[in-house]
Amino acid sequence: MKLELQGITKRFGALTANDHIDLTAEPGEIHALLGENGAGKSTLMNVLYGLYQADEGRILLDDVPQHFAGPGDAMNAGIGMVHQHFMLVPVFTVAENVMLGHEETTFGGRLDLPGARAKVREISRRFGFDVDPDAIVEELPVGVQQRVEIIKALSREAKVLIFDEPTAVLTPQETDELMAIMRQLRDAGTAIVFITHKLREVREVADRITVIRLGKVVGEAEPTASNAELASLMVGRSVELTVQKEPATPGETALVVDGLRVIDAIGQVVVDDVSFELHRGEILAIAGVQGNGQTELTEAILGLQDRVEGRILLDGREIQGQSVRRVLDAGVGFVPEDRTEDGLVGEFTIAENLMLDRSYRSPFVRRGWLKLVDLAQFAADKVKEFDIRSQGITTPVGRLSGGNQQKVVLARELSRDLRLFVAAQPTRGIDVGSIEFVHKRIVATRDEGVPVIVVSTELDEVTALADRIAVMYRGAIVGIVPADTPRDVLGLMMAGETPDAPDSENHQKEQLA
Ligand SMILES: Nc1ncnc2c1ncn2[C@@H]1O[C@H](COP(=O)(O)OP(=O)(O)OP(=O)(O)O)[C@@H](O)[C@H]1O
Repeated sequence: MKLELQGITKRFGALTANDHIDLTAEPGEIHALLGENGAGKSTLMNVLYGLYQADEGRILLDDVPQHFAGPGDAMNAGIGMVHQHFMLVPVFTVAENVMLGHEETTFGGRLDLPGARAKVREISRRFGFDVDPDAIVEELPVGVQQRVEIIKALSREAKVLIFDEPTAVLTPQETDELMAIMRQLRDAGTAIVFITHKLREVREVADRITVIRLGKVVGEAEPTASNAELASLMVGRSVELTVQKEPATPGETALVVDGLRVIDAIGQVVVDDVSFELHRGEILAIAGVQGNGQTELTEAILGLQDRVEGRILLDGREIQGQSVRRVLDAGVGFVPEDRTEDGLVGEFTIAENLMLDRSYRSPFVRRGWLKLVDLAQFAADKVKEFDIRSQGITTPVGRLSGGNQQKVVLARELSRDLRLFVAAQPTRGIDVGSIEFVHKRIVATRDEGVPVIVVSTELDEVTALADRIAVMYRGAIVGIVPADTPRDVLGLMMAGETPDAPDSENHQKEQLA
């Protein structure tokens, strides 16, 4: 089915998020939509999916104008959306999730679960998905959960599929698998609109590329375009895609993590005997496939984990067992992996979010009164410095685009007196221009003598920023290696192999397990 958007305009108050946008996706085509943070990509897709009503313009499917009052209409017309945050019910099985909202009953009036199961199996077989209809969704890896979303869309005969930043939460291997799935869907005649910030992915699968900026289409590009060309078309200037940094000059030891173990709510050891030292003026990047204990490690440092054994010393003082408040007051800056859950309060304004971690020590509070003028000035400065696109500092953060929300977290955490900076997936969801800026800021923070831990599932980011790389696998550190370690070695380590001796203790432990 051919999709055509004609002159779509969507305004939020004084802001025109989409300004007469034209876009088509033919059957059997992957059309990539690129644009900087806040360019209007998600808004356009939400219009297409019936979540927002356009102020002007038309949506046509096979040349027939459509009107979608809600996602139900869009789905019935053959449009499917694969979200970044999955819309599945975690405790339901795959088949139950697939039938949810589209329940069919058998002749006797019962829910047709066998029918849903058969459908999952059939679609799974057709596309080689390998998804068990009876698996509980929350027990599946993220990449497989995403396939369930795709199956759900396909089970409703979707002919147009929208993928909105689908790889943001995937491992590199899951990303490769998704790319293969997208190609298969295309070859089967689906029209695909693909939104991503990762230029490599665009060049790998896109048949056509459209770039939008400030709500308007600014150009088309060929998939053969270089990363540099695509980047400059997106942000309107040339972008340094590699991080320029001098070799580190590490100072004294700042952080000591010694025999750290973290035990989760169901008694599993999720961080297993982790020890390392971090010096001032040094970036330790922690690489690993998502879910190998990195999140819990950073949370343990922050005081966000309850069952922690071992020791964590910052500048010689024990910080484990301390409250988060105390750890923050000790000068720890923290960028959490999940900005909406742990980094921001959506209903609060940009300015309020920028002072969230400052509480009673806040420079914006005097004798219990908030110094609004000072806060407003601070917020205005940060919005400018970090290029946070919004309608003003009193905009609720929940109304910002994903990338701009991430910049609010970064602006807040990088604007304090830091003795340690811990950043988990610092550039998730942000555009190439902003990645350049954030990477520079992280290196500058290091150069001021602050010890930095960066957790990233993106190997490009790890190798770009790291002075040393620690690789985590199943809760343990497999090895700490120099920054110039080849990617294939890092890849093996991420699968649990120790760098020099594959037959090491770790490997044997894994085999015994
Ligand atoms: N519900 C809303 N109310 C007010 N403004 C909104 C709303 N949703 C989006 N906006 C604004 O519209 C603009 C476009 O946002 P959109 O989310 O479409 O950007 P995007 O291109 O998807 O960005 P990103 O790459 O950061 O996800 C932004 O300035 C955003 O703040």
